[in-house]
Amino acid sequence: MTKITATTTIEPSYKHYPAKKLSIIAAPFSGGQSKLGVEKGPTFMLKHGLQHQLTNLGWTTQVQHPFSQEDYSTRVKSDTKDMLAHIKRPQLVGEAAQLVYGAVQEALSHNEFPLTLGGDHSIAMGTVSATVEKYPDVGVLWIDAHADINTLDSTDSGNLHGCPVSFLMGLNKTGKLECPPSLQWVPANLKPEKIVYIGLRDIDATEKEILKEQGINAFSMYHVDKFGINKVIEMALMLLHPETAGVGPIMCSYDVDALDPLFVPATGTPVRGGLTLREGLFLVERLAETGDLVGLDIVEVNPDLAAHDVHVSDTIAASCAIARCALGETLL
Ligand SMILES: NC(=[NH2+])NCCC[C@H](N)C(=O)O
Ligand SMILES: [Mn+2]
Ligand SMILES: [Mn+2]
Repeated sequence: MTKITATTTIEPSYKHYPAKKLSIIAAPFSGGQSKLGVEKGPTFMLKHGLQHQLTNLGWTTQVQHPFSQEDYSTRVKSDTKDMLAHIKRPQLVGEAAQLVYGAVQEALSHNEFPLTLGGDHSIAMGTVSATVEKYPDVGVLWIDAHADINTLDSTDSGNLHGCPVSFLMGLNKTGKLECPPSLQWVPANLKPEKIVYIGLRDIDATEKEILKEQGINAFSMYHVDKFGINKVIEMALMLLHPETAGVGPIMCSYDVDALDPLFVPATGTPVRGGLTLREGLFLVERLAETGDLVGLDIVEVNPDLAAHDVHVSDTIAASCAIARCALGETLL
């Protein structure tokens, strides 16, 4: 046992990125759901000073723009024919996620840590698949109130931000609705044992079946309450890397609606009873401590859905804090 003193603190490290180069990938896309404004997430986080904050943590940073904010918001508003049965905007979602995929591949090819700022969660089809390509044994931690594993056949809403995991796992290749050409590029390289959820509390009945069928490990808010967030994260790491006692590359796809709407009110599908701000930050502090974090998404920040300015600043401050804690900020 190392002696604990009042000043004992964690030591974040990044063994896969010894040069501490960071690529901030802006993914201002809203077409995976129906509420405009989520494309403003990256701009607001950057305006809050995120790049400077991460530079202060010792990273050499650059911002990538695989597409512009206007690009897709204009097309999302005007393109009403982009439908497959009741599935909304498969063409735009496929295109945007593929551009994000390319940007993450590019960052990883230069050994830059990819930090992707959404936009809605459909862009994770690109971030996760590019990361699995580079790190085949990576474990994905999906932090979310939702499971986002609906298939084309099972989705009620037709919103593709509720479906990225099913595409990542290749579950739309055999369904009734045929996978549209725009989404056929998704490599489907994520195995069910290589994803673990934390924070779930609003899961469709169809999704529950898929989770069971696929044998996917999920920690809902019940588990967080029962075991505490520390135990939950340790169990999650063990499940993702069982052969090496929890050690191995980790990617984190962080939907800010995992946090309670008290802390993150400006998001498209808020659900009460979520993680406290400290639980949500502890999660990523712990990942920083493993030395094994290889990529991070922060998604579903929608500044337009705030009732007043304090809602906006609370949401943006929490979202930027997630990035900082994952990338080396410590309390002491
Ligand atoms: N990324 C999110 N916030 N997803 C919410 C998904 C909600 C619901 N399960 C759906 O399929 O539409
Ligand atoms: Mn969610
Ligand atoms: Mn999500």
